[in-house]
Amino acid sequence: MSSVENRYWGWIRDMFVPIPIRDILNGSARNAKKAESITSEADKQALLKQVALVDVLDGWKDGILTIGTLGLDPLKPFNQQNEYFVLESEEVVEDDDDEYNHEADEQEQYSVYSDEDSNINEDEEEEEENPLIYTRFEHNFEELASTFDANAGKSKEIMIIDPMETNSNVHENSERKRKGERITLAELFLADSDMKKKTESFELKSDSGKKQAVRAKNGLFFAKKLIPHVGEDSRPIKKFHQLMRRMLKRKIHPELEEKDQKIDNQNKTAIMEVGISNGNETGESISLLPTPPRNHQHIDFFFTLVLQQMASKPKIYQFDEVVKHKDRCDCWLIIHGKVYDVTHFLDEHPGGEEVLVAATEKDATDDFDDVGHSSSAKELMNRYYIGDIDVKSVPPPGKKYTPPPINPPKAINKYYAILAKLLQLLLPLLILGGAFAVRSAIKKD
Ligand code: HEM
Repeated sequence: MSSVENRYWGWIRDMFVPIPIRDILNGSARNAKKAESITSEADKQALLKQVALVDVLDGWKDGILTIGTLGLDPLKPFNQQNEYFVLESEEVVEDDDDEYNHEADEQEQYSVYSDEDSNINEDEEEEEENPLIYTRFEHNFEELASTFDANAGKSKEIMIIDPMETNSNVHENSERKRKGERITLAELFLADSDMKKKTESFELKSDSGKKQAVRAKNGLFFAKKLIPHVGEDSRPIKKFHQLMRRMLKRKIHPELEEKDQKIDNQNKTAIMEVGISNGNETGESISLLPTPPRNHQHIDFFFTLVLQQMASKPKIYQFDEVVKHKDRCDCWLIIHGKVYDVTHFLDEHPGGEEVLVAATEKDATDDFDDVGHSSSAKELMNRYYIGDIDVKSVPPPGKKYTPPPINPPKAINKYYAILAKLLQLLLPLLILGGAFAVRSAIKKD
């Protein structure tokens, strides 16, 4: 046993074994070293009797001490402790939990990855290799790979998961593990979430020709370990795991939502996808604001066309309306059948504002042409164009336009007439009453 294994074995023993038993175990561990060379059961019993630990070490079988939760065999070489690595083949693992399978089927429509996830037995997931194992034992990638090769021929369901060493950082990580450094929680989450992408490039083929992918199961793996399992009934935890997985998929892989939308005949929320082609095969997409369904898009397109038509059609003004804008604060001109609002151009007009105000209340075409405006002046006119004039409403040239008289409405006329008659009747009475009031006041004095 190497010095590192010795150190961790001592650590485990100190944590889980009471002091009196620990003292005994110290002796047993020393004897266990000797037991490496003892192969027969009789020799082992003799050894136990020698240290009087037959009853105490009832769980000690074949060198495996099952005290505590780790069940670690300190006497086995590390590369034979395959129990701590779990093979996840691509075979479908049937779950006896029908409800869970049903929900797993639901997930298939969301994700191409869900094919993998939905086929994973939850119980298997709970047996996933704990990344912290790497911090307890020194090893490197080559050792693990050789272990796999040795096991492949035996078609054992044991394989190596080492997601953090499937990229270019393999040497760096191996160095750290060899030194027994701690791996931070952030690194574990990072490696775990990035597992899918990295492990795609790391696939091993067994001797039987069956392709087996070396990968972790999903990005929730380490987070799940943080949730305490309550006895055997882990159903709520399974639900929570499923919920988390779906949330992550929808957040991280919005294109899966788009796939779902196609399945539902484009009735669900559309995903506006901005493809980011980074040169890799694994293209990413970013979900922006949800766009309305396709049928709504047709309606939007229709309204856009209507608005364009409206925008291209100029407003037609009547002459009566245009002539109302005739002063410096509100100045409209009629030139060549078009209406211009030059209110904000008055100060800039090279010919002065007076000539423009004087050109209101009529067709100013002749006045404009008489000056001989340049082409740049005519281009400038487009800034102030607001619509066309109804030529029929324009009085013929030579005939001065006279605005219609401003008469009050008939209803108001009637009201004024009645009020005037009342005043005519009441006024003498009011004067008379006032005179009597003054007279009585004088008498009192
Ligand atoms: C939207 C309408 C108008 C615009 C954009 C406009 C623009 C201009 C511009 C840019 C000039 C500088 C010379 C040139 O480039 O031709 C100018 C000069 C002048 N404009 Fe107008 N103008 C307008 C309407 C009128 C009207 C209705 C009259 C009416 C009599 C008028 C009278 C003059 C005069 C007298 C000059 C000075 C010409 C000179 O000094 O050589 N303009 N105008």
